[in-house]
Amino acid sequence: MNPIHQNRRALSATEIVSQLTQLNGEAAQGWKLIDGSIEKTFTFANYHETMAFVNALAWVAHREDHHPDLAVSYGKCTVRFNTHDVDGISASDMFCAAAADTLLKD
Ligand SMILES: C[C@H](O)[C@H](O)[C@H]1CNC2=NC(N)=NC(=O)C2=N1
Repeated sequence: MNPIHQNRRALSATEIVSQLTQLNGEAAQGWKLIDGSIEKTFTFANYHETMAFVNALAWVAHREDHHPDLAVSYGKCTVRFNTHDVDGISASDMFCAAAADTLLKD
């Protein structure tokens, strides 16, 4: 497991805002803090591509022992991360959000 997932602590609101800004970079539709989770909606051309992403993300989640909530439809997947132990957002959520983005890099 990635060492970032040990000794987790809740990030402050300021830390969350600055880390999301860093994570999103130039992306128009990036990760947002919504109802205590960080969330991003990924869109795809069809069901096959959506499910390929879902399965790749599930693989990463298993490897990292950090699992997103997923809302899946034909061409869309909304991904939400939070950290149960700290009832908030931790570095683990930011790490896995970045890993989700990386799956879609050329
Ligand atoms: C025991 C196990 O490591 C924990 O319950 C993990 C599993 N996956 C998890 N996934 C997410 N998203 N948040 C957690 O706090 C979390 N905790």
